[in-house]
Amino acid sequence: MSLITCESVGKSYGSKRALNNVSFTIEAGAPIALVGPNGAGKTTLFSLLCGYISPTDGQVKIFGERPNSTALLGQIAALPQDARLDPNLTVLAQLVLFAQLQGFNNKQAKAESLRVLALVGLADVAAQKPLSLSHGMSKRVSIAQALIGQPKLVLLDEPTAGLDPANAKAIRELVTAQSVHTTFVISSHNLDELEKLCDKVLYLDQGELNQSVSIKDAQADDYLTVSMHDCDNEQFNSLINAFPEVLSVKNSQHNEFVIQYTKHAGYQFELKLFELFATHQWQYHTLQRGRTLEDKLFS
Ligand SMILES: Nc1ncnc2c1ncn2[C@@H]1O[C@H](COP(=O)(O)OP(=O)(O)OP(=O)(O)O)[C@@H](O)[C@H]1O
Repeated sequence: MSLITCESVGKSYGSKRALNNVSFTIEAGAPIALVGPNGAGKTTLFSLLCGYISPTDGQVKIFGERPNSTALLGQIAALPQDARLDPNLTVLAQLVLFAQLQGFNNKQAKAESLRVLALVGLADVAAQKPLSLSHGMSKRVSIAQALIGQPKLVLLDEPTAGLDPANAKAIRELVTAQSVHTTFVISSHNLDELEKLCDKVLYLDQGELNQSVSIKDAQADDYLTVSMHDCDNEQFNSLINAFPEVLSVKNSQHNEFVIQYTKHAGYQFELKLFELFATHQWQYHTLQRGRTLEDKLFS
């Protein structure tokens, strides 16, 4: 059975249509990205999946159940964008409280809270109150809270927003490790990050599901994305375009080129590229097979 099924889902807030005719199916497995501009309806979709609000039209099912069904108790968790910890309770006390709400007894709740705190690398702050924690640590505690009871589905709204690179990396590693038994749906504006984490991307725009893109799709080998240190862009363009296997070259952004080429050219084409770089003493910064997520969504 599919993990999430949305059929013709719409949501209106009074006269404001936040989601319109959204349909998709998600199977359990690798993390899924939810992308879209501000106001696209991402938080609304998360709220529908969590059962905080009900759709105006259509239906949402999780493992075949309505999101607020008691059959799903403990199976779905969410990190809201504006998650706040209770400033009056220690980190451990509030996690224990949430574990108890999920049905753990006192002893199990404490053990489970310490387990999830260890997962996010914060076992040593159990006795502290939230005001003594940094922003990144608070976010990790909120993620620990979402992992209580090892839910099958975890929705993360902007999990790394405002975090320093080390904290953001720690969260990405945590998501990857937990993906063995938990499916994450991650809303973020950080496309580079989503590209590292996810296989599939749902792109919402003005309340409509505009695209559903597979990051590791079969067509990836038709493109190379190369970022150059320094080269003459015009000369680069014309010399690459002169290769018979090249179908198009696009200067996607400063010093970055997306080269589309015929699939049968294979590795030989890459060797020709390197020879060209050597001849002109051009240094490349990165060479990536396929296109970036940004290019797939916005080109
Ligand atoms: N409670 C509400 N009442 C009225 N309008 C709302 C409400 N919640 C959201 N909206 C509107 O619905 C639309 C979708 O909002 P939503 O918060 O779901 O978008 P979002 O993609 O999460 O945006 P962001 O990236 O800025 O967080 C917006 O136009 C927003 O103003």
